[in-house]
Amino acid sequence: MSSIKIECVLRENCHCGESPVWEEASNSLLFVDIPAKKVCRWDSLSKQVQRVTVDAPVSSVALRQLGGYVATVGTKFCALNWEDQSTVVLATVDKEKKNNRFNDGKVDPAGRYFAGTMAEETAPAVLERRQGSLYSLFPDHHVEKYFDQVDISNGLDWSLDHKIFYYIDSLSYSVDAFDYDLQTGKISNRRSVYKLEKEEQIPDGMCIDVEGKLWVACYNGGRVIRLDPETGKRLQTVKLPVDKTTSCCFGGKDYSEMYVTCARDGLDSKGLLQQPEAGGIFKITGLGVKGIPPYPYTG
Ligand SMILES: O=C(O)[C@H](O)[C@@H](O)[C@H](O)[C@H](O)CO
Ligand SMILES: [Zn+2]
Repeated sequence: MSSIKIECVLRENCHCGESPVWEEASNSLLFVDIPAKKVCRWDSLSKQVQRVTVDAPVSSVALRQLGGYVATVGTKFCALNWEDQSTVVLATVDKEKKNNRFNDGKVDPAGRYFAGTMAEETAPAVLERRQGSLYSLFPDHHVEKYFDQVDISNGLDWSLDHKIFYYIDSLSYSVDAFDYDLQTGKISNRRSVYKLEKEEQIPDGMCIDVEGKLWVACYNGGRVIRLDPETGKRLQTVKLPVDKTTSCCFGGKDYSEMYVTCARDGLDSKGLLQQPEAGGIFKITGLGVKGIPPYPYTG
């Protein structure tokens, strides 16, 4: 029997923690605090955190093969040099949509950086709808747009055989799948593989495990759920001591641990008293299944 253990490893008080990414080379977890405009790197050995502040809300971060990182900052795809804390703009999207920003992003198995946009929220999940789009930044720095009419572009990942792209538009309360062409980066044949139940609340960030099952962080649901995208069934629910769970990734030794980010914003003073670890980084061990390494951006 697995004995699941959940531990807050870092009380970071993120306004909105997001985009956890394991960096094996440094035994570290990268993540962002979107409204705080911060990219953070937590060293799991020394337990120290380094933070880089950028000039706009930063919604995702990813590894870069050349060294350093890439991040989505405002409506820009940027390269981030960790040593001198500088950013270089690689491409800009949604130029005519002044109230938009990027949200979640992740690199595909061929090294393209996928990320979608949304209108800026006036409160969590309160925003002008259908303003977002999904994009990817190719290794040569050109951008392709897949579709628009997105409410809150969120979790994304690819099947283990790279033939399916999984995607969440949060306010659809659905986890969707597309056929994926790894050669061209094209997607087609959108369908829903799971509809969230009411108590699961809002689907947010997502990652895949070595068995091809999906883990979805449920915003306001205080949990991560494990889904079988082939049967459309929920296999497992893991509850956390915070409501606003935003995203998850595997990391640690052999990717056997799960890391979960969450938000403080949107909690009232009573909620903050009841959930003092809100905005922290959680580690879940004993799940009995591993994850896969993140793909680096190859441009
Ligand atoms: O982290 C994100 O994806 C959004 O930027 C957040 O603001 C919330 O998760 C969202 O409000 C819940 O749907
Ligand atoms: Zn998210």
